[in-house]
Amino acid sequence: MIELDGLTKHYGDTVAVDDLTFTVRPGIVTGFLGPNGAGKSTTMRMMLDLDNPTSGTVRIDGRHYRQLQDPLTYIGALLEAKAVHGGRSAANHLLCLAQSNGIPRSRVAEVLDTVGLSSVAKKRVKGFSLGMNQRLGIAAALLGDPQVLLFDEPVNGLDPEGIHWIRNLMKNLAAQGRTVFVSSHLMSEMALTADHLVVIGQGRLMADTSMKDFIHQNSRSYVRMRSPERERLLGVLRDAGIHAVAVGDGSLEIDGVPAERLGELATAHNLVLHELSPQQASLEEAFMRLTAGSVEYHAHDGEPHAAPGRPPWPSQPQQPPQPAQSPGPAVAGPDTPRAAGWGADWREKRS
Ligand SMILES: Nc1ncnc2c1ncn2[C@@H]1O[C@H](COP(=O)(O)OP(=O)(O)OP(=O)(O)O)[C@@H](O)[C@H]1O
Repeated sequence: MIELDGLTKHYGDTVAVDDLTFTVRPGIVTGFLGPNGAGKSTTMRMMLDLDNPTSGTVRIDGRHYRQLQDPLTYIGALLEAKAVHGGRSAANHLLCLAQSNGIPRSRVAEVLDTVGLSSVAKKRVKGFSLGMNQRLGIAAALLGDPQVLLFDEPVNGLDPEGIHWIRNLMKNLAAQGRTVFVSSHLMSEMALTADHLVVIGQGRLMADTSMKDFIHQNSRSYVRMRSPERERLLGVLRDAGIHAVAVGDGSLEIDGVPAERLGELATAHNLVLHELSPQQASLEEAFMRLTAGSVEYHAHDGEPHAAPGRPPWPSQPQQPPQPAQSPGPAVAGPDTPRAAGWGADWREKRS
């Protein structure tokens, strides 16, 4: 796992990361969200010892990055896909990394195959598209078969097939019991991939919670009802002490009452329903609502801000759920056997 304790980074007067304390757990995909300039990349760089914290610590499986022998075999990362020597071939780039980390050269062909770059293994990287560079960066992250993986905007530049592939890859890595920490601005993608979310704004922790709880706590959920007998339905609801709001398209919106109860009530009064549907806001809406007060860079058009009448974002970070509440089928318990992932053979031989 990755443990941050009071992690802080100042660049002159700028507080990029402000006293972050959270733990990224194995067995689930943890999404890392925040508006532009919130401090996500700085946090990830400090996890990899590429930047020194002003104060606080980061530990990978209990140790500081610089205490790890052959660090690529403990933690793999994709931070900046273009940070590759353009004159090298894809295979040579990976070979250099492998040789400096005690990883056998046979892994190079394996990870190139995993990311779908075998056919261009000998091509110079400077001719690669952004999507190919992303895949190469992911290959480098997987090279040492690490238990901890960091991905900063991994779907950047990938086509729909590539996005689908990386989503499944991350879920599979987590299902094998690995720790997967991923940042992305693509909310729809994050909603499909992450089980747990860490949200920061202006360097500070704003939420550390399951995806389900995050959406639930930061958005409105209600039930939509439509009936050809709308006035009678309104009367039945009123008599039951239920407040319904009639909206323009002829439907009713009801907060705080389960759909089951509303359906039973309608049946008891022989009311025909054309719709009875629980509505849940998207991750994007919940994210915009939570971070509205911490967006650093506002565009003139479509400026994100809290909708009128909505509560301001909380000043206290939401509490992480207890481990038992961790979502998703991919949660690995302490006794979960290490899955035979890529490179399992050589790792076994090595140990
Ligand atoms: N090397 C640096 N020198 C000075 N300021 C920096 C440096 N790196 C980051 N910052 C500042 O720290 C803050 C956090 O930046 P960071 O890149 O970590 O945010 P981010 O959440 O990754 O943003 P984005 O989503 O736009 O990538 C910003 O105000 C940024 O300008």
